[in-house]
Amino acid sequence: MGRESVASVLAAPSLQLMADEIRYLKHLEKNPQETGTFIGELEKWRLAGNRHFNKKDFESAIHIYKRCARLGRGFESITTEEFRGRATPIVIMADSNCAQAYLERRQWESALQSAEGALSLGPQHVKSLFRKGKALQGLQEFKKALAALEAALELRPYDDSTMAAVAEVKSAYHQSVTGEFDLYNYYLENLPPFCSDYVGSVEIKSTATAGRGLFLTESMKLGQLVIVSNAIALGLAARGKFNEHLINLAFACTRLATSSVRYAHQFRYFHSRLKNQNARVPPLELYIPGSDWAPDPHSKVEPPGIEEALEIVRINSFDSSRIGNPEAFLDGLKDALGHTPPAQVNVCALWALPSLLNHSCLPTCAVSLVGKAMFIRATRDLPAGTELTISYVVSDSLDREQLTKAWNFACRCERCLFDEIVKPHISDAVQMFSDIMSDFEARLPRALEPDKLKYEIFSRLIHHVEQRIQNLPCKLDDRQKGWVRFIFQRGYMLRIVFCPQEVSRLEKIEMVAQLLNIYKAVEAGTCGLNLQLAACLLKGVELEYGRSSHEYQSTRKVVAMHFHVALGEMDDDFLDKLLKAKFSSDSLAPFFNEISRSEKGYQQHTFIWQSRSQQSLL
Ligand SMILES: C[S@@+](CC[C@H](N)C(=O)[O-])C[C@H]1O[C@@H](n2cnc3c(N)ncnc32)[C@H](O)[C@@H]1O
Repeated sequence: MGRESVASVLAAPSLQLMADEIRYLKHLEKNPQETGTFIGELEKWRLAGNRHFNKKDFESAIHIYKRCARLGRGFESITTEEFRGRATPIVIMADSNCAQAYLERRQWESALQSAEGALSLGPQHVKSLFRKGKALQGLQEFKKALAALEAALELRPYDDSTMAAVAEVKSAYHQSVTGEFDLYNYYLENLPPFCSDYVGSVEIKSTATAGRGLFLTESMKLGQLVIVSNAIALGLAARGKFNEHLINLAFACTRLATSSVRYAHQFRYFHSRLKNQNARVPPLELYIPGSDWAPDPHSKVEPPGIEEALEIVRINSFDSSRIGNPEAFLDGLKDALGHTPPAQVNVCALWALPSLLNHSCLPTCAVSLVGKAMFIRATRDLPAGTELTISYVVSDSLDREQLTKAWNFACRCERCLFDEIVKPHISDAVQMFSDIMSDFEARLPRALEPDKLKYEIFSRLIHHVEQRIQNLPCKLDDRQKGWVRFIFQRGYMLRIVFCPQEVSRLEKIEMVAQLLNIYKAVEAGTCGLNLQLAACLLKGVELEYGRSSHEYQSTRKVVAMHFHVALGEMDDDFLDKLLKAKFSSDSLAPFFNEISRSEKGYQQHTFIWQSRSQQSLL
């Protein structure tokens, strides 16, 4: 029988797949006596899929299940009622297991298709109903997910995993409509929880000079949550492979855009230089999973080619330098990949709705990550109508114009206009700073520990900067003074890093408070460093003045503000727990407490500059 045996057809290389299958089915139609063998082989093939599945080789399992289901379906169209009854359960299980393999790989659209394939033959197949529910949960179609899971529960009441899934979906749905996320456990220690997408009171509008942008339709309080958005695609590559993570992300995007109509439409609206710059304003519902957005049946949307996907990724993706918190990025990877990623990876990701946020050097929003969910909060009280902005660049540079060239625009925000006025008056301080830093980079050892000489160098620089600020021809308010100081922020930071033992606690408190104020003037809450400094300051003030003092109470307000912007509203009790768990007094006290510091030595003295986000600043 040569090529016409079912085993050889199932095992044939993919390219010949369809042709072989059709030829075989024709053969079987003419030779119905072989039907028994065929069904036996089909079942064996399904079990082979299970073996791959159990070894967690999901790709091979999917490949085998799919062929098994396709051949079984083809067979159903040519056979008798009796044999159909024997093949159908195999096809249902192949489809259903295929859905599970896709679920393991977090390919929700494909999982949904396979589960629906199984249900088209067996509408009461409980496992397929459950898997359909999980796939819809992954797609954040919570109402539909609940319907599928409740149907499964009706057929198999009190099933533990179905009941758990129903509870999960209900809580995810609650998050998506209310914006209430219970992150307390996560902040204290756990792995990131699942966070639904949430879209607060915003609208998408055209701006005068920056294309489309996101705007508030209601006023917001400092720290209030505006948007939560999950990454839609990730790009990974080994470190040292220049830009390979961006290329991988672009390929992931092209796959994504072919996998679902919603994503295909989102890609059509991404900013890319290859497209018309006056891009149309997308409907907000497009970015709200489960909303009643529907594609226009008359317009066909082509997925982006690789060249355009690369452009989209280059302009719209975020990497850890833009999030300012590499740890959170890695947590997000664990969450998205379902396993711990290799340590040495470059990673970038794409978020759909946040890609409509324009840049400002005085951003109205702070970004933080919980797993792969991006949380966007107001950095200050904002009236309705305010444009939501984030900072695309590390904004202590006076050459921000150079940096934003990568995005093809020059920022004209209040701070950039102000910079132009003060630049000529601080040029000598900038030169002094740049000389010290190149000397520091080239010659001074990079050890970040107390050092009297280096402390004096940075103290002199800061003295010089403060004099320049005093002598400027125009009168500056406190915020503007903060902007000037921010240009030299690494100097202010290094002065703290090198601060020797004999400096008094009060002077140290002063230095940390000043740096925190600088961050507040520019971009409160946008990096973990603010929180480290804030916690450190509070500990110092507590040691110096005691918890019931006026000084402690007013410092606590400032510190709470930084935590609110970065992590959301929290009550006093939770702030205390967080400070204790994550910013423990053991590691913070030595900087301010001379006695314990001299006992413990300098090692611990360097606590605030050991975080990775800090190192990227130095
Ligand atoms: C990530 S997109 C932001 C959304 C974009 N405005 C849109 O219509 O899709 C980045 C692009 O927005 C524009 N853009 C962002 N911030 C801007 C600003 N402050 N001034 C001018 N253009 C800006 C630039 O064209 C930039 O390449």
